[in-house]
Amino acid sequence: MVRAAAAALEFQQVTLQTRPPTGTPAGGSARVKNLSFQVRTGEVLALLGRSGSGKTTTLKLMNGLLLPTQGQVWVQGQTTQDWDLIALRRRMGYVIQEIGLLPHLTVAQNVGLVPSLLGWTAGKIQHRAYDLLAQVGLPPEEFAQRYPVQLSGGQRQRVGVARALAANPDILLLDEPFAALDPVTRFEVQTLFLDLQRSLQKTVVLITHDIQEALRLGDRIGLMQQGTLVSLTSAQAFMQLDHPEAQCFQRTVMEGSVHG
Ligand SMILES: Nc1ncnc2c1ncn2[C@@H]1O[C@H](COP(=O)(O)OP(=O)(O)OP(=O)(O)O)[C@@H](O)[C@H]1O
Repeated sequence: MVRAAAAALEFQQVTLQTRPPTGTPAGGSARVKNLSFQVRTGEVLALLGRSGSGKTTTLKLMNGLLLPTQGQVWVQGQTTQDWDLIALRRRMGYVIQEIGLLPHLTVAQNVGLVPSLLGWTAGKIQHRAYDLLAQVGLPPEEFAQRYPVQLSGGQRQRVGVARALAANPDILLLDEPFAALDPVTRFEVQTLFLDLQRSLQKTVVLITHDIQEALRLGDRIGLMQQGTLVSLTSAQAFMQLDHPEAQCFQRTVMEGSVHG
């Protein structure tokens, strides 16, 4: 079924139950439970939560790497069960912490990966790759022909962002993309992301366990705990929440500013 999309993404009572190991009684536990929320077109939604709270599972439900055992995930008016999953993933840029650049391809070839899968001409791919490298602050004449091993971690993340943007997807999924960077480089790459987002206006879902990052980059913050979404508020309102889990994150900001 296809319907007019009011939101870029919508979860309707989504649960993902893990299968119990074979040979054990039926049961299993839920990796995420009863998630219902929307991601608005053009917003940055930061999903914040402790390790194991279900953030990555939620992201993988968005691009069909996982399918719900109950409920539906709607992407641009169609459920992930109905989407052709390859077509769906090509319409979404995906950036992960361990960026997964292909080591035997040059930087330009890595950036041009999805366009080449989509059958763009060589000239158009090169033009797009060079343009994006310039946009993410990597002058193509210096970086295009390097291999990933010849880059620093921060440069690799920039290539990852360029690669995710290459086929001009409407939606970007970012799974702790900046977590492995030193604090100064992380701040710089976050600034680059904010600058790009101001002009590109993508729909972005960003996973982080860092409240500072969620406050800086998110228009709204969704807080996850044990597979559930316990709050979804504007970034400003998050600091006023009295939910105990939200208060744990708020304290890290307040104590950080006292001591650091
Ligand atoms: N392949 C899997 N099979 C079964 N359970 C899994 C699998 N992957 C993750 N889980 C479980 O699902 C829950 C949610 O994991 P998830 O990776 O979504 O959390 P997360 O919030 O992204 O954590 P982190 O910040 O550490 O990456 C955890 O309890 C985890 O142990």
